[in-house]
Amino acid sequence: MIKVRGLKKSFANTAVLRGINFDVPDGKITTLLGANGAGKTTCLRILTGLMTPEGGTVHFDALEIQKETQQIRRRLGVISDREGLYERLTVAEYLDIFASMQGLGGEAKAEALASVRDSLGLDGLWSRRMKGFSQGERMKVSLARALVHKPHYLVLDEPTRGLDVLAVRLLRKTLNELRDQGCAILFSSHVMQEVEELSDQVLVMSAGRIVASGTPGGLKQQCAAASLEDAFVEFAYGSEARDKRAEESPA
Ligand SMILES: Nc1ncnc2c1ncn2[C@@H]1O[C@H](COP(=O)(O)OP(=O)(O)OP(=O)(O)O)[C@@H](O)[C@H]1O
Repeated sequence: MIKVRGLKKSFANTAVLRGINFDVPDGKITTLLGANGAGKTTCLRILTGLMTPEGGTVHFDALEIQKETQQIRRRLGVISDREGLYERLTVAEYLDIFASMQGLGGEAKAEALASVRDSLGLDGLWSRRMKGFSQGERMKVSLARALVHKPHYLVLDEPTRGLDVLAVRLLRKTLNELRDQGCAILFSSHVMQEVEELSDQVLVMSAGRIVASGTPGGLKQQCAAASLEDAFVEFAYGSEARDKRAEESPA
């Protein structure tokens, strides 16, 4: 389980995260939804130890990300908003290096590499150098890198960005399998259909806070919305408008 408590972060005196609290349970897929600029990437970067918060804590079971970063990374797969791929390497060489950095060797490494190649359909890319890769091809490699060490926790920032229909299907299948194996999975997305199909729990972020959470069906019920998109718009933008009104005319 990943536990997030009281996360705060500002940029240039503007509060982006204003006390974020949520859990990402084992064996479940949790999705973070929010408008552009709501603070999702900032939140995910703090979770994965890429950024330091001004307040709050993130625990991966008993370990805290700010204190035990390396230990946690052994069990954590990440896709961040800024992917740096080594363009001179082939996919096979690149993933081999990452697998070694995660402590894999010998048969275990060969098995792990074959497993991501097959599960993500990377055969055609395997021996190609990454220079000139399309956005979707780069995302596939990033996904393989995130999964190669069979992590228990997954934190993925918009993992379907740039992927074609087949690749999205493969990703969906992979995430469902990892959920069934007990992994704790958190991803952000703007695509309502995939959120609805994949999520056990949805968190709606607006103006630096989690303003709603629940199953996709539960969120729709909470505001009597016909679709998850309608519920999201109500929670994300409705609460922003209400906050603004309250600030302008305090009771
Ligand atoms: N390093 C930074 N310096 C200054 N401002 C930043 C920095 N990083 C993020 N911000 C600002 O913080 C806010 C939240 O950004 P963030 O990238 O977390 O949003 P997001 O919810 O991921 O958005 P999107 O859906 O567009 O990817 C934005 O207004 C952004 O401009």
